[in-house]
Amino acid sequence: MSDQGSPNSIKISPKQTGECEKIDIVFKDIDYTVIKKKNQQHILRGVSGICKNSQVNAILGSSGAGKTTLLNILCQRVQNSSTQVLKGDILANNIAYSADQFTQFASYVMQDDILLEALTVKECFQFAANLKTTGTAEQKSKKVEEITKMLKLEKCQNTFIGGNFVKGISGGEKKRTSIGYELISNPQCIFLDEPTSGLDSFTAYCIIDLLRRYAHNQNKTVVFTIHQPSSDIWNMLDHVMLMVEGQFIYQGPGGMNVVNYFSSIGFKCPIHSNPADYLMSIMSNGNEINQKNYSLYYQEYSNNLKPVIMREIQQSQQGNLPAKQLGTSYFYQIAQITLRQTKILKRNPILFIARLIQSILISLLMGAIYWQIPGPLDNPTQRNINDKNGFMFFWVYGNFMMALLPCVLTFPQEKQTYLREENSKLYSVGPYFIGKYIVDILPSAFFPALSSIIVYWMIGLNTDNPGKVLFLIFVCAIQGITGLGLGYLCGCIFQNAQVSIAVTPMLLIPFMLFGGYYKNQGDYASWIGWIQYLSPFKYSFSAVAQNEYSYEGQGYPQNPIHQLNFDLSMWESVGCLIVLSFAYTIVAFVLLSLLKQKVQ
Ligand SMILES: Nc1ncnc2c1ncn2[C@@H]1O[C@H](COP(=O)(O)OP(=O)(O)OP(=O)(O)O)[C@@H](O)[C@H]1O
Repeated sequence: MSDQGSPNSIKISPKQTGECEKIDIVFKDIDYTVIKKKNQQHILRGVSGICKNSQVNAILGSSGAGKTTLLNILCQRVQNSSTQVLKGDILANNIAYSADQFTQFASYVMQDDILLEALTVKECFQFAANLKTTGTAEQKSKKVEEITKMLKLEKCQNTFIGGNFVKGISGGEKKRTSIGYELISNPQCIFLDEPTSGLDSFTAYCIIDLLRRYAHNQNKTVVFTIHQPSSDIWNMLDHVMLMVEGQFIYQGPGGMNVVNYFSSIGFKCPIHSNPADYLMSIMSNGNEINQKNYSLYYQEYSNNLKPVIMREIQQSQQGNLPAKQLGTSYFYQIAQITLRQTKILKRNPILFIARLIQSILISLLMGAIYWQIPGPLDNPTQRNINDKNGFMFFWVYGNFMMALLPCVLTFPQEKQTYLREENSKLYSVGPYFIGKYIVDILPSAFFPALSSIIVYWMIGLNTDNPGKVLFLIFVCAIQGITGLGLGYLCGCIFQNAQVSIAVTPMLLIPFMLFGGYYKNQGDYASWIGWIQYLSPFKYSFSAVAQNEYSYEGQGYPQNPIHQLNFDLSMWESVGCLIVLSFAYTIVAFVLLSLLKQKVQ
């Protein structure tokens, strides 16, 4: 396979500060154990090594050897806790670094491509450039152009990323976009977890070639895990670390050096074999003979290679680390996120139209079922009052669910993008949450308001004065926003949309039962009655019912307000609903802040 262009054909603008530090990553005696209920799993067993600047450093090994774990540790994504014990030193230019410091000189590309499907490749890069680089708008756009060109994504730069709902770019283009997203800030080190997995051999080759040129031309440190490299890729690896069951069996220069080393200890690679395939075959733990040889591999490594590596560690690069701080203000971050969320909302007209049709159809259905319920001047019976109560309760419940369900469905997925971007220090949790809330609040309030207008006259609700109509619309809009808040909360609690969508409606059952319709508010047992104060339906039903049943002139002879036994006035109920809405949202915000533990 031929080289893809000359090594000098790619160049990213130098950093504005003019700095061009070389960074060596060194790790010493890394020992990692996971503590399970009954036993412990020793995953990394005192490994030491070096990832050199201006080189492609590859960690290879059989499945379960501990490659990803080591990479995560180097990226400061693994911390000591009650379930895991991590020992050893991780240094960059001989300086210990924290997770926050890591983001100032390095980037991490996860195995899964977590990108927003409704954006184009160019928009993804522009977003990252706006938040992760300094300079004028023109300079940022130039960076986007450079990275697009460097990754050979010009042809698809205006194509959507795509995913479940939208057809988009190919897997290889997605992977290159994920890499570009991190490369745009021109980090000194880049760590990638299996950047070639799931790609055809040519695309995999192009990606490694690109990383190699990034390392060689700009003195960057490139580190990645890789499963089964083709022979072309194998020849591009400058520094190779081979891992078996949490220990190194080889570490040193790549290519023929590895083959020669294994020949010297009795494992000769057949002439026409891909060395990587051969090495994988002698490392695999599915083979009993291999397992018997493990002690020999470890022994030879300790005797022959480890001393060399320890010397290299001692001679590794020294010097200050770049201290690149996130330069954008909170307001700028909010504006960027709001713009992006608006774009995503606009790009999804099907969802908008579906919600519009749903609102209209449900309103018409409700209007038809509860058509012109007799009011106080039409000699209403108790049955009419029961019908109206049924309608009002269902209405506040329906408006709540219409705002909650789309959020519960989409937020767990979106949360992954947030966690990745927050981890890369593109923005912080506050601006993200505010930007998202500003955009999501509009449909959550609009659809309940629209359907309330439709249904109002069909049912013949209170038209004593225009304020009555406006009040119902207002309460239903607030109810929608409250549903959004609880949707965020459930989206934060549950890992994925399936669990979230299955469990959330069940969690709402107590709230419904304590809403004041199924059982009179005055009749709850005191030991359990407190639950009603957490229920949004209690407040919205109370507000809507009191609005409906209070007349300036002659009211209902049966006095439904008295029957329903509300303990708060209509405005007090609205006030409590607003407070509850804020409470759900704030708890969701706190949970999201806590969730920003390192993404593994
Ligand atoms: N937090 C954890 N809890 C329990 N087991 C873990 C944890 N992290 C890693 N392991 C286990 O440690 C071993 C190494 O995992 P790791 O993901 O590092 O392997 P790998 O070499 O990257 O494998 P693959 O190539 O299949 O991804 C596996 O057996 C895995 O199940």
